[in-house]
Amino acid sequence: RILFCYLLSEETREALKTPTFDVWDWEPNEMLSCLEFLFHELGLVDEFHINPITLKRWLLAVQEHYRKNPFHNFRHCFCVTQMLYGMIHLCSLQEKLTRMDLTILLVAAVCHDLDHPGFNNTYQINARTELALRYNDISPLENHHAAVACKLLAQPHTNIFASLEPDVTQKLRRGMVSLILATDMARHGEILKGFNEKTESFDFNNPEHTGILKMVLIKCCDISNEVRPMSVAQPWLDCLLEEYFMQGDREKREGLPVAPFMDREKVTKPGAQIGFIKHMLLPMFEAVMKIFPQIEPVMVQPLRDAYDYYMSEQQVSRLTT
Ligand SMILES: Nc1nc2c(ncn2[C@@H]2O[C@@H]3COP(=O)(O)O[C@H]3[C@H]2O)c(=O)[nH]1
Ligand SMILES: [Zn+2]
Repeated sequence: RILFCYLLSEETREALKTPTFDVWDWEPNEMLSCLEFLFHELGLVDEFHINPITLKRWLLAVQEHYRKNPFHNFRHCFCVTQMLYGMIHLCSLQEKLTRMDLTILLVAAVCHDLDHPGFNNTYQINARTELALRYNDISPLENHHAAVACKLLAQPHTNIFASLEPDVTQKLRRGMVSLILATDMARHGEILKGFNEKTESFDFNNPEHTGILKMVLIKCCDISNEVRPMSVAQPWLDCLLEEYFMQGDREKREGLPVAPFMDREKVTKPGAQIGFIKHMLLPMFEAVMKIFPQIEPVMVQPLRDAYDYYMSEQQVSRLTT
C-alpha cells in the first residue's frame, strides 16, 4: 500500500475554506490529503503531538471503514469535515473555541458515519439486526460509528492520540463520542431546543454552552449538502434517494413498515427537500446565525435559494402532470 502524498495547490487550500468547494472533483487519495492537511493547518498535529505517519495510517483506516454506500460513504465523511473547516474559518472558531474542542469536532466529523451499513436506525430496529440488539435500540448506528472510531484509536498503529496523557485522551474520546451520538436525527428537536435556550446569552467560556454548540455545528455540517452550490448538492440528493429507495425496497421484500420518504412510488425530489429545508435546515442554521451572523450570506441564503428552487420545481411538475 502506498501512502497518499498529494501536494495541495494554494488554490485548493483556499477553496477548502468555503462551502463552494467542489467535493466531486477529487479522488479518494486527494480527499485523504485534504483531510491530512486540515489537521496540520489547524495546528492540531503540533498541539497534540500527533505522529504525522500515524495520522496518515489513521486516515487510511478511516477510509477503509467507510462502506461503498450511495450516500453514507467516505465522500460524505469528507464533505462533513470540509464544511466544518469552512465554518471554522467563517466563524473564526479558532479564536472562540479551544484546540481541544476543534480536535473533538474534527475527529468526530471524520468518524461520524464509520461502517454505516446503508440502512437507517428504523430499519435496524424493525429488522432486529445485530446492531439494534447490541445497543438495545438506542441510536444503534451512531453507537456503532462511535465504537468503530474508538476501536481505531485503541490500536497503536492508528492511535493519533498515542503521545497524550490518559486524562487528555479520555477527554478527547468522550467529546468525540458525544458528538457522534448527537448526529442521530431522532435527537434533533431536543438538541436544537437546548441550543435555542442558550443563544440569547451565549457564553463561550461556559462548557455547557460550547458543548451544545459543538453538537449543533457537527449536525449542521452533517446535513449541509443543500448549503452547497446546486451543481454540487443535486448529485447528493440522487445518492440519498438511491440509498433510501434501496431500504424501502428491502423493507417491502421483508414485510417491514416503509417510511413514505423511502418509498420510490411516493417520493419526488422537491417533496424530499422542501420539508427538510423548511423544518430541519433553516431553523437550525438560523439559530446558529444568532451567534454567527456572518453565516447568513454564505450558508443561509443558499438554503433559501434551494428552497425557492424546489418550490418552483414542484409548481412546474404540478402544472405538467
Ligand atoms: N431529505 C433530506 N434528508 C437529508 C439530507 N441530508 C441529510 N439528510 C438526512 O439527515 C440524516 C442525518 O444523519 P445521517 O447522515 O445518518 O442520514 C441523513 C439523512 O437521512 C437532505 O438533503 N435531504
Ligand atoms: Zn452523516
